[in-house]
Parts: sequence; C-alpha cells; structure tokens
Amino acid sequence: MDRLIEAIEAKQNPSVVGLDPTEALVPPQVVASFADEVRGEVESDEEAPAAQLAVAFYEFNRAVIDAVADIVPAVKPQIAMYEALGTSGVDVYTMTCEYAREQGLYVLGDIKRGDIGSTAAAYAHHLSGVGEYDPWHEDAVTVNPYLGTDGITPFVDAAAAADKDIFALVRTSNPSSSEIQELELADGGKVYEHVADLVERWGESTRGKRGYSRVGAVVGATHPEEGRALRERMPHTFFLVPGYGAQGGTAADVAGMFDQDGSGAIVNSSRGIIGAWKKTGSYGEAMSADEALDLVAESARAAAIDMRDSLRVAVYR
Ligand SMILES: O=c1ccn([C@@H]2O[C@H](COP(=O)(O)O)[C@@H](O)[C@H]2O)c(=O)[nH]1
Repeated sequence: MDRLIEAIEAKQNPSVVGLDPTEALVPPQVVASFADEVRGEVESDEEAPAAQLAVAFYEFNRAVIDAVADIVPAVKPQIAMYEALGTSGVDVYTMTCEYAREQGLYVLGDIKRGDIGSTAAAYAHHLSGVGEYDPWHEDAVTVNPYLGTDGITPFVDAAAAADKDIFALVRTSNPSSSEIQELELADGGKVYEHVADLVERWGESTRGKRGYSRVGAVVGATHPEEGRALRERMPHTFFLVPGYGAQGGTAADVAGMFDQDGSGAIVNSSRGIIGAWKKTGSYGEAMSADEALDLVAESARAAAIDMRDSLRVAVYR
C-alpha cells in the first residue's frame, strides 16, 4: 500500500472517485453525439446501442478524470457498469483504467472476484497480466473472501509479484450486509470479525514500510462504530471505505476508520461525484454535448473538492 499512501499524502486527500457510469448518469446529448461514430463499426444493429453507450462512458470518464486528476490520488472503476454492455463495455473499462493511470492516478478495479483456488488463479491475472501484456491496467482489485484462504492466495501472490494490492470485503456498506456478516459465531464473535482476522493474517508477509500490508479491507462508511473497532482490530490493514455520500456516510462517520496519523483508509464516492452535475440545476436539454461534458467536469471537481475538504477537517485533526 506504500504507493497508495504516498499518493494520498502528496494530495493531502484520502478519497477515491468511483467511475460507475450508467445511462442515467451520462447526459443524453453526449450519448446521442456518438450515434454516427459507432454505426458501421459494430457487427450487428443490435449491438449499436450498447457500443454507443460504451463510447459515451469513455468520454464521460475522461472528462471526470481530467477534472479531478490533480486533486485526488485514485479512481475506482466499477467493472459491473462496463460488463453490462458486453465486449465494448469491457474495452472501455480497460481503456478507462489505462487513461487514469496515464494521468498519474492509482487505479483500484472494483471487480469483487473470488472462487476456488484454480479459478482464482485465473482471476488473479487482473494483477499479473499475461506474460508482458497487462490488458487491465489496475493497481489493485477488490476480492470476495467468502471462499477462504485458497481463493485468496492467488491474488496475494500476484499482488506481491506485481507490486499491487487487493481489498477484501469485510463489512460491506449495503443494508442487507447484516444478514450474513453480523451472524454470531459459537465463540461470541461475528462473521465479519472472523473475516477481519483472516484478512489481517493473509497480509502478514506483505507489509510495506508504512506498516500496512498488500491485503486491504472494504469497510462501509455506513458502519461507523464497527469501522472504528475494526481499525483497532486490524492495525496492518488499509481500508477502502465505500458508502460516503449517496449511501449516507459522512466525513464524521469515517473519521474513526483512520489511524492516529490520519492514514490507514481511503474513502470512495461514486454517484456523489460523477452525478453531481444533476444536482446543479444548470443543466439544460438544449446544451451541446461539449457543454454538457463541461458541466459534468466542473461539478465533479467541485464535489471532489468538497469531499476532500470535509475529510481533511474530520481526519487530519
Ligand atoms: O461495501 C461495499 C463495497 C463496494 N461498494 C461499491 O462502491 C461504490 C459505491 O458507489 P456510490 O455511488 O458512492 O454509492 C459502488 O461501486 C459499489 O459497488 C459499496 O458501495 N459498498
């Protein structure tokens, strides 16, 4: 995690912008402006709308990345939004990761993979690439620890070999997370606490010079008390904290998930940043595609600065 920590410190900003585009979050004139470009490029008429949306996602992401690259250390593209569009979407996911890296950003691929060991080894190519070829351009990926140690070891090994990181789901931000994660074990502990102990152990041999291992944990901003307790329980585990903004989490809620030096966590906001343009009241259907993208960029930057400043007050006390 040393690279991520250094990037956070350089920008004095422990936040990551989530690149989760959907049709509803991209201004319609931006999507419409690519109709001619995709016609003739796709193999079938049925594929055209998905391909058109994918190109629009890429231009949208570039506008957001350009607007925030000097103030945030990292971006987190959510692969589900891209996979939903098929092959053109997956292409745009990889192009987005590559573009973000070219702008000097740490790229955290939210792919939430996990499987039996042999299949996890294939998924781990997200980190190791294929020979010299790295199609994914990610610095870290999220993983699902539910299959246990053999499902995680391939990711840990690939991360160590490639100087990259992984973040395992421990206490997720969604309302139903308690159905499984809060179940009580025979010893009185909770399922998520047991997973937390496993994550600390999985990272043991990969600690960097700042004391944090390559195996991070996903801990939702919507669980401030559990997050604070996990910070104590997991002294060598860096946290990725989603749930800020659109899911209700605040800077005060996440403050306890940082260590005494104001390090140890990075907070994600996706819709709160990339959808900020919808809340400005300045959008008009008569705008050109370029004007709409300018509004997306300005609003994303303003929202990212707002988030950064709120976190600075709450965390760098
Ligand atoms: O516990 C979790 C794990 C992952 N996520 C992901 O983070 C973003 C949150 O988006 P917002 O728009 O800021 O709510 C999204 O990609 C989720 O899949 C999470 O929310 N909670």
